[in-house]
Parts: sequence; structure tokens; C-alpha cells
Amino acid sequence: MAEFTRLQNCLALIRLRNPPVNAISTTVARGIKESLQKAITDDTVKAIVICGADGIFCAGADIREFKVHKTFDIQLGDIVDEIQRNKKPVVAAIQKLALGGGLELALGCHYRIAHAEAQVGFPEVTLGILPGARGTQLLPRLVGVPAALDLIISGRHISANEALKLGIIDKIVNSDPIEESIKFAQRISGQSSQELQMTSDMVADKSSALGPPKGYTSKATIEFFFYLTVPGLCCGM
Ligand SMILES: CCCCCCCC/C=C\C/C=C/C(=O)SCCNC(=O)CCNC(=O)[C@H](O)C(C)(C)COP(=O)(O)OP(=O)(O)OC[C@H]1O[C@@H](n2cnc3c(N)ncnc32)[C@H](O)[C@@H]1OP(=O)(O)O
Repeated sequence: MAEFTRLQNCLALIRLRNPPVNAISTTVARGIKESLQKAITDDTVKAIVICGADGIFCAGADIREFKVHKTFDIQLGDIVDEIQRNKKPVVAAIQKLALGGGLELALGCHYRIAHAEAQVGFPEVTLGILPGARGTQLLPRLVGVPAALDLIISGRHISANEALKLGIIDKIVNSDPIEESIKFAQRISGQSSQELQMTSDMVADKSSALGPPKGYTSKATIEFFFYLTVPGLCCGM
């Protein structure tokens, strides 16, 4: 599930809860979507923080559900789009892990604050899939194409420090990233929504040279990844 809490000072907190690693199941995805709707439509909410329960952000899609369903009636990519379309700033508070769909959710947010011990990564390649919830668009827009390809193709987890250097996260803290994100969200929610909107529009314009922010990867990219990841296709076997 995802818990919605209305905090003091015009903030909303959305907390993913699905032990042991807060993986995104259909229930969690629905919970995030509903919580976002509440936060977006509540005029008294000025900024939103997304975090995970029990000291961990999110280890990606709930792989237990992959075994049960082939298709899903809710798409994480739509949730990421909703976060980006909305005019209120959204901060991801990353404890321990942000992997796969968890990292895509964080990349959809406007700011990412992580604990120094946290790790992030796209392990999809190890499952023979792609980061299909905007990760292939959002990551290169932040770190450039070569670094994004390296992370997506290798599937490796990187430290918060490396992620900060690359530009994936905005700030590292040694204290509780949820508390830090709340303080930060409080600070920026004091700015006028017009200023925030102008800033995010300018950033979107600047990075549009890397292609459209939304939508899926090109057919050529998908074929390239499958060539690398599907046994028997590589080396023409
Ligand atoms: C499928 C539902 C669809 C809903 C709607 C759409 C959402 C999906 C959106 C987009 C697609 C996204 C795709 C992805 O995210 S693919 C990536 C998925 N994630 C992973 O592959 C991570 C796999 N896990 C790991 O690498 C490691 O387990 C770890 C680094 C998270 C933790 O390692 P470690 O500390 O060594 O502990 P364990 O390996 O022993 O794991 C602990 C415990 O946690 C369970 N677990 C780990 N990952 C997941 C997971 N992704 N889903 C469910 N459960 C997970 C693991 O099984 C252990 O459980 P236990 O044996 O019961 O203790």
C-alpha cells in the first residue's frame, strides 16, 4: 500500500509500504496514484514528499507479482507522468535503495535527497526487461546518454556518492533523508507556484534536445537491449 499523510505546514507525505523492500505491487501503484490525486487536488498542499517505510525507499517492481500476472491494469509510467505534469514540487526521500521502478519513481520527482549509504540502480537488465516507466528518457536527461547507457546496460547498483556526482540525486545527507526532504519541501513550498512552474518549464526546454520527455524508447533501442539481454540473440546464435 501507500500511506497518505497530511503534514503540518502545507505538505503531504506519501509513504510506500510493502515489506520487506517496499516493492511496487499493483496495490502499491494504486496507492501512490490515489495519494498523488489527494495531494494534487488539495489546495492547501503546497509540496509533496515521497518515501518508503522501515528505512528503505523501494527495490522496484514486486517480482512476486511478475510470476502471477503477464499484464497490469496500472502503469508506473503514467504515475511518473502525473508527478511531472503536476505543478506542486515533489521530493523523493531515498533511504537504503532506489532500484528499477523505485528509481523511475524518484526520477519523476523534482528533487531527490538520499542517505549517504543509499544505493540506486536499474537492475531490469538482469530480468531481461528495460526500465519502461520513463527511466530510459529521464536518466539520460539528467546524466547524459553514455552514463545512462552504462547504468542501464550493466544493471549495477551505484553509491549515493557516485549518483550525486553523476547528477542523479541532488543532495546526500547523513541524517534522516525523510526529515531533510520535509524541511527542503517546506522551504521550496514558500516560493510562488508561478516561479516553480517557470523554472521547471525552462529545465524541460533546455533538456528537450535529448528528445521527448515522455513516451517509450525507440524501437531501435529496444531491439538493441534485447540483442544484449536475450540469450541466443547475441552473437547471431
Ligand atoms: C509487478 C507489479 C506491477 C505493478 C505495477 C507496475 C509497477 C512496475 C513498474 C515498472 C517496472 C519496473 C520494473 C522493475 O523495477 S525491475 C527491478 C525489480 N527489482 C529487482 O530486481 C531487485 C531484486 N532484488 C535485489 O537485488 C535484492 O534482493 C535487494 C538488493 C533488493 C536486497 O538484497 P539483500 O539485502 O541481499 O536481501 P535479499 O536479496 O535477501 O532480499 C530480501 C528480501 O526482499 C525480497 N525482495 C527483494 N527484491 C524484491 C522485489 N523486487 N520484489 C519483491 N520482493 C523482493 C527478497 O525476496 C527477500 O525476501 P525474503 O526471502 O522473504 O526475505
